Amino acid sequence: MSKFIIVGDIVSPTSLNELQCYSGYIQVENGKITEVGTREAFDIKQNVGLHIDVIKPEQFVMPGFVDCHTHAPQFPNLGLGLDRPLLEWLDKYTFPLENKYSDEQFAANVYEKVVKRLLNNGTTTACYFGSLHLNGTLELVKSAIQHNQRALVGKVSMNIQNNAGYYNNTADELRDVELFINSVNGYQNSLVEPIITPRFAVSCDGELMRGLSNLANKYQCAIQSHISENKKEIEYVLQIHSSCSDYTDIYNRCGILNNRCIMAHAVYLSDTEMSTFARLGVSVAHCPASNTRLRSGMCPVRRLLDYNVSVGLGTDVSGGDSASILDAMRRAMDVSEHLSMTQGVGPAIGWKEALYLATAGGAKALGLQDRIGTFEVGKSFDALLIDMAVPHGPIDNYTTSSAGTDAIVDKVQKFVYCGDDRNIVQAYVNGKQVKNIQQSWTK
Ligand SMILES: O=c1[nH]c(=O)c2nc[nH]c2[nH]1
Ligand SMILES: [Zn+2]
Repeated sequence: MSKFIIVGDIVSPTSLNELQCYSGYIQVENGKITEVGTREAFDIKQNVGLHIDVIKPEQFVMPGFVDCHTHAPQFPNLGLGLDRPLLEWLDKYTFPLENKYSDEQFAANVYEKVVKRLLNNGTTTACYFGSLHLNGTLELVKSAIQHNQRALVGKVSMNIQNNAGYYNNTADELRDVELFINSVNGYQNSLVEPIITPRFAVSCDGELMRGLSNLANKYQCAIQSHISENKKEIEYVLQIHSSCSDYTDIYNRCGILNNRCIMAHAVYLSDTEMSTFARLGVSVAHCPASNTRLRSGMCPVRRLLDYNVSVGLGTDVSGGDSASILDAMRRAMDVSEHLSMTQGVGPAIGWKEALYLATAGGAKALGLQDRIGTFEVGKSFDALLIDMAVPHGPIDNYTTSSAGTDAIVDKVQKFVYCGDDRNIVQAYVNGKQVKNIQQSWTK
C-alpha cells in the first residue's frame, strides 16, 4: 500500500477546549499515521521513497466527519413529510418507506447513493440504522465496503405491531440479528462492523431488548437506539413500562446501557438520567436538525457535556433535512444559542466545540477514539482536504495579507460557518482517497 506525506496547514480538534492549528506534515503508511510534525521538522527530515503532496496556502487538512446517527433507508424521504410529530411521522411516512427494503434491488440502489452522498459531504465514518430486513441491510454493508466508508451498520429490530405491518416476531428477529452479525463479520472488512439496533422502547418489548443485549455481549457489539426525543413518546413508554422510574431505567433494566451504547436525541433527560449516562459511559448522538423539523424540542448539549457525557453529532435523516455534518454543526450551535438566550442553559457551544463534536467527539461517542478523530501516530488517516478557494464556491477571499490567505484558524472558522461540500475537495478513509472533486459524485 501507499506511503505519502501531506505538507501544509493542519487542523485537529483534540478536545472540547483545544483546536490544534499548525503548519506541518502528516506521514501515512498503509493507511496509518506514522509521523506528525511541524513544517520545520519536515524541512530537515529524510523523505526517501515517499510521495510528497504540498497543499496550497488556501487549503488545510482536518479529520473526517463522523455522523453518529442516520437512517440510510429514509434518504428517499429527505426533505419530505416534515409536517407531523414523531409518532405520527413514523406511522405515516417512515414505516411505509422502510418496509420497501424487503426488495434487495431497491435497497442496493438507494444505499449506493446514500454512501456516495455522505462521502461527498465529508462523512468518513457513519453510524447507520438500516431497516428491519436482513438482506436489505446487508446491501448497505456492501455499499459501505465497496466505497471504503468506515461504518457501523445496524439491522433495525422491532417486534411491536404497527399499522404498516413493519415488525418481526421475537424469535425470528433474534435469529436474524445473529445472522446479520455473522454475515458482517464474515466480510472481514476492518472498516465496517455490525451494531445492535433496537429501534426504541415504543417498537421493542423487554424480552426482545434483553435478547439483543445478550447478543451484544456475546459478539462484543456496540448498541444504538433512540431515547427521550418527544414528550408524547416519553409519556407512552412510561405508560407501557409503568414499573420503570424513567426512560433510562427501561433500557437499563434490559441491559442495553453500557460504554458501547449510543443513544440518539436525549432531549428531555433528567439530571438523574444524565448522571446515569455518565456513570455507565453511554454516549449521545445529538441530532439538532430532526429535533427542530419534527418539533421534538431542544437538546441541552451543554448540560450533557457538563455531566461528562460523550456527545457526537447525527444528521438523523429523514427526520433531519440535511445529510451534512457541517450543517449539523451549525444547527447544534443555533439550538444551543437559543437555549442559552431563552432558558439560560449556557454558555452556548461555540464553533470550535462544534467542530470537536463533529470529529473527535463523534469518534469517542462511537468508541472509535483509538482509531480515528485526530491526527495522532498510530491512528488511521481519515481526513478531509478543505479548499477555501474552489471555483464557484460559497466563500470569497477578501484577505489583503501578504500571504494572500487568512490565518489558519480564520480559514477553519469560515469553513465551519460558511463552507459546503464544494470546499471538501478530497476525503480519505484509512489512507485511501474516497472523494476527489475532479470526479462526478452525483449520478
Ligand atoms: O428521529 C427519529 N427517527 C426514527 O426513525 C425513529 N424511530 C424511533 N424514533 C425515531 N426518531
Ligand atoms: Zn433516528
